[in-house]
Amino acid sequence: MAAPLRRVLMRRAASAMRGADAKHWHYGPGFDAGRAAAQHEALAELVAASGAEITWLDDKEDGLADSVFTHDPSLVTDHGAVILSMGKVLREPEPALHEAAYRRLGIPILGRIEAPGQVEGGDCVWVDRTTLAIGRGVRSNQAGIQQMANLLTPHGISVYGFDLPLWHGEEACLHLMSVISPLADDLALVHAPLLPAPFYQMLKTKGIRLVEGDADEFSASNGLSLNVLPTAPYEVIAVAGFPKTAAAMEAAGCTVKTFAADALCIACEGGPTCLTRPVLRG
Ligand SMILES: NC(=O)NCCC[C@H](N)C(=O)O
Repeated sequence: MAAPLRRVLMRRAASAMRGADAKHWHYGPGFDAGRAAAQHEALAELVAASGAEITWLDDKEDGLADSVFTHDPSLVTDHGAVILSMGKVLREPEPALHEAAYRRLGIPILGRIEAPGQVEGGDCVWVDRTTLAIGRGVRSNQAGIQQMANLLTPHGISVYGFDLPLWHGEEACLHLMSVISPLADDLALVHAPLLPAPFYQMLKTKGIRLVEGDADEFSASNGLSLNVLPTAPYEVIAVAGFPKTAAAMEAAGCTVKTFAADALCIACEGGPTCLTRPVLRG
């Protein structure tokens, strides 16, 4: 998940979030569509500067504000894309946008998660090339995890489900990727108190070194201090304003680039990882 980022799907906040009602989407009081759009542009510039090619999803004012969080409606494997099934009802139309993009790009579709199964991309963590961890919580359920295992096991990939806590409740967004961000093949930024214990043990067994994000910054940011996007091993994009977490990553050898994201990420519960769907790394 940290190999050099070559191609990524994004969707413009300027159109998708225009006129969004914060209450309806469970966004915080800091949400401001105009500022969110500008902050999203700044993220896109950092992503492009890293050398990754951005493929923009079909850009319409369709009122799907959360569709900017392109990490969640699909997952890309070495064997094709998996079209996912959303746990948040308001996001149900989004996987179709991703499917259309994959068809346009000529990327094969390996399969899909079907209701009542649910899996969101933010719950999926590649621990290594043949091990996929999925957080079982309010966004991804056992039926979805089983469907994912049925799709991937024939390709030699083991799929493991790990229980997540309820934390801030079922309306809020807590994904497995809310408590871990890979930084390199053998290095990850974590908020250990919310990591499923068996997942923590798996990471240790696999020899993955863990960098602890600052706990106060995690609480103050609603978890967004931890949501960092690796554009290459040891090179990450993070939300500005969390110097202790940035220093912990730098002490582990990382270069950290930041962008202001109060109106986009802190308010809307999704960081730079959530705003990008990697299609090609390596
Ligand atoms: N992968 C992620 O953590 N995505 C964040 C999604 C935020 C969005 N407002 C949601 O509730 O689904």
